[in-house]
Amino acid sequence: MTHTTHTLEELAKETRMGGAGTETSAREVRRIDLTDFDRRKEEITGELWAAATDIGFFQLVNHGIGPDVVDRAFADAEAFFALPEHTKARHALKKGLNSGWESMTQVRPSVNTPDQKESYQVTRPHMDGLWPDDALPGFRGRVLDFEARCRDLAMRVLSCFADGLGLPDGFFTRAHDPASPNYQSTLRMLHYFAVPADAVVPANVWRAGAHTDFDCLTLLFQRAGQGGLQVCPGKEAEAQEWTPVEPDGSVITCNIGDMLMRWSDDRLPSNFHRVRSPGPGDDRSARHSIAFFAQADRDVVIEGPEGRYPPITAADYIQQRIAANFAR
Ligand SMILES: O=C(O)CCC(=O)C(=O)O
Ligand SMILES: [Fe+2]
Repeated sequence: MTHTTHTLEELAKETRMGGAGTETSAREVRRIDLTDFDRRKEEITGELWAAATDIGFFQLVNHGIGPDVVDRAFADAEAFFALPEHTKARHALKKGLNSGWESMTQVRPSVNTPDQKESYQVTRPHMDGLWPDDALPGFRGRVLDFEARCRDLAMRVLSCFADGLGLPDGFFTRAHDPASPNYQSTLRMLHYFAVPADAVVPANVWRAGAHTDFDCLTLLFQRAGQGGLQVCPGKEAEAQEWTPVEPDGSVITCNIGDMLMRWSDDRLPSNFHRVRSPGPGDDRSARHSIAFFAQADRDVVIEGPEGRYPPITAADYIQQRIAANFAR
């Protein structure tokens, strides 16, 4: 068996995921309580592993990032997006580096239309010229602090997966080193545009088209009442049955990305998800979310314990996916 075309296979699969499909709430998105993490790590690892391999998406509760900190991060994100277009344009996306602001440029291979959103990416080593220091004093420091908290939490969760995979202590923490110039984990603030009351949204226009994430692990913060996220576990991919993830400001929704799927020799599956546009009876106001993507440092070689796929650097891996996902 050869897997040299792995990434291309993923893309081919993605192009088949653009249809409306059907909706089911038969599946639960499990909640994992991180209280007393160090003492309960083995038990938590069992729960995380079961949720990750069963449904793929899971939610963290009592995760240690307080509501005031999360509210502050959303307030900062909203303040950034409220800046005039020409100010945001001064901090435009450095595409290959996943840093800076973009609007309507992400085109998922599943749907071929731009996501109806703007986003601001923070990837530590590449932020020169991208901070709105004049317009938003204090923004830089708070956002970097939030990024660090997200990373610490992601490393805790990944350390459980390392245990499950039989990898050494600290394995993923060493692979995501914020002091390294090769660091490429990203904090992403998202603003999905309000939809005018009289607008009819075409079926192929999504807030975020169906996709899997490129990374190892995603932490997603949502706001209560701002729904639309739907997931489709691998098992249902052919049937295209989508389950809504109800937003709850106190939990962090997590999913495995393609990088960890490959790194685990497919034992930990990534999952398709999407954000649908508001339908006729839905709230049409703007939607905000914040995602942290744990992506191994550029120079780290992704190679599973069983060697199922050829080794590839994390830089090459992410590059292939960015190239397929952005219009310009
Ligand atoms: O905004 C959301 O709820 C999901 C965002 C997402 O899936 C992504 O940016 O990869
Ligand atoms: Fe995603």
